[in-house]
Amino acid sequence: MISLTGVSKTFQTKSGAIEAVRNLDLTIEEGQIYGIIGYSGAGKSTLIRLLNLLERPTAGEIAVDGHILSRLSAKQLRHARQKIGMVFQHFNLLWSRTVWENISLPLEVAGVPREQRQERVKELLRLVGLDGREDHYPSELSGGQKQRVGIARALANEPSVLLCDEATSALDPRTTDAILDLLLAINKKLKVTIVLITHEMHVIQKICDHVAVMDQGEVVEKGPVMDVFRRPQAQMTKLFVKELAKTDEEEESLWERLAEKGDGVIASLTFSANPLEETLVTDVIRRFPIEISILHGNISKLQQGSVGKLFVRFSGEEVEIEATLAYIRERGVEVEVINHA
Ligand SMILES: Nc1ncnc2c1ncn2[C@@H]1O[C@H](COP(=O)(O)OP(=O)(O)OP(=O)(O)O)[C@@H](O)[C@H]1O
Repeated sequence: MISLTGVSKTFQTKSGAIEAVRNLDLTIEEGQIYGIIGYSGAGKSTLIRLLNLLERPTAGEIAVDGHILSRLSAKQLRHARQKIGMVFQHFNLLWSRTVWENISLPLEVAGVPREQRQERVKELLRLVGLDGREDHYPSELSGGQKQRVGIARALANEPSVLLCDEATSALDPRTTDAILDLLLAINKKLKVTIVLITHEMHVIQKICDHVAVMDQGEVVEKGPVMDVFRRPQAQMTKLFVKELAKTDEEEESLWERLAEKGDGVIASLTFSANPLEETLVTDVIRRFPIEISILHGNISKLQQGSVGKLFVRFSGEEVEIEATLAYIRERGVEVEVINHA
């Protein structure tokens, strides 16, 4: 649905050139919910603006739904953009127009006849859960409702791609979850491909099936969310994963104190919640003459399953511990030795 090949974007400023996006290759398949995560300044906004050519790439090619955007004429580009909806962090609604008028606007621009417009707006209001609010002005709506209007407007022309630019960053956690659920439902129902940018791992965890991690204009890691969570490779990805699994301080200091006492090897085991891995601890105890103490554990629920993490202490002969760790790795569980006590 979307492919970027060798895409770069450099801004010329008074203080020199800024490479906001560097030599980026990315493929997003039809129907995916693809999250792009990075801290402020990583280049996410520039990337999402490149996807509808609000920014022109300095180098490389961007294809959306079979069209190489930079090769389109102005008229063709206008048409292609109607099939790429965009949702904004601060909603970008017209404050002097009602909910109905805001949603209807892109249909008017596209020249949809009045009767069809009426039908479509009604459908969209139902889809985003705003039935009965059509005559309200944006200032009379909550943040979540405003974003529902933003989403309905973005979907008006039945786009094949929906770009979400930090769509939940201005919302409280409960409203964030409601809007993420809505995006998930829209993806399932309309089969629209969703690309979202965010700085919150929670957003990736809750609805994305694929993720790309950006750092200083580059994608440092990408792939299915499950894989990236289980085996984060880049330092930046490890930071994001850690942030998500963060326990409250009291809990953390408890397991750290437990870890300080006693001997043996302390390791973290990262596994997916499947029946094969459920019996791991029992199997290990049966096979090897060692002791296992569980110091701490957490589980992250993802869109396509769950990833669990156990912090354990292995006590016993070093050679037996080595054999145990090898056995656990063979079972497909990620093992990271934290310290030899
Ligand atoms: N129009 C512009 N002119 C000059 N520099 C720009 C422009 N747009 C972005 N940049 C620079 O490009 C880099 C990447 O910015 P971008 O906004 O894409 O990052 P981001 O990851 O979206 O961060 P944020 O979440 O803070 O917006 C930054 O150093 C920024 O200052």
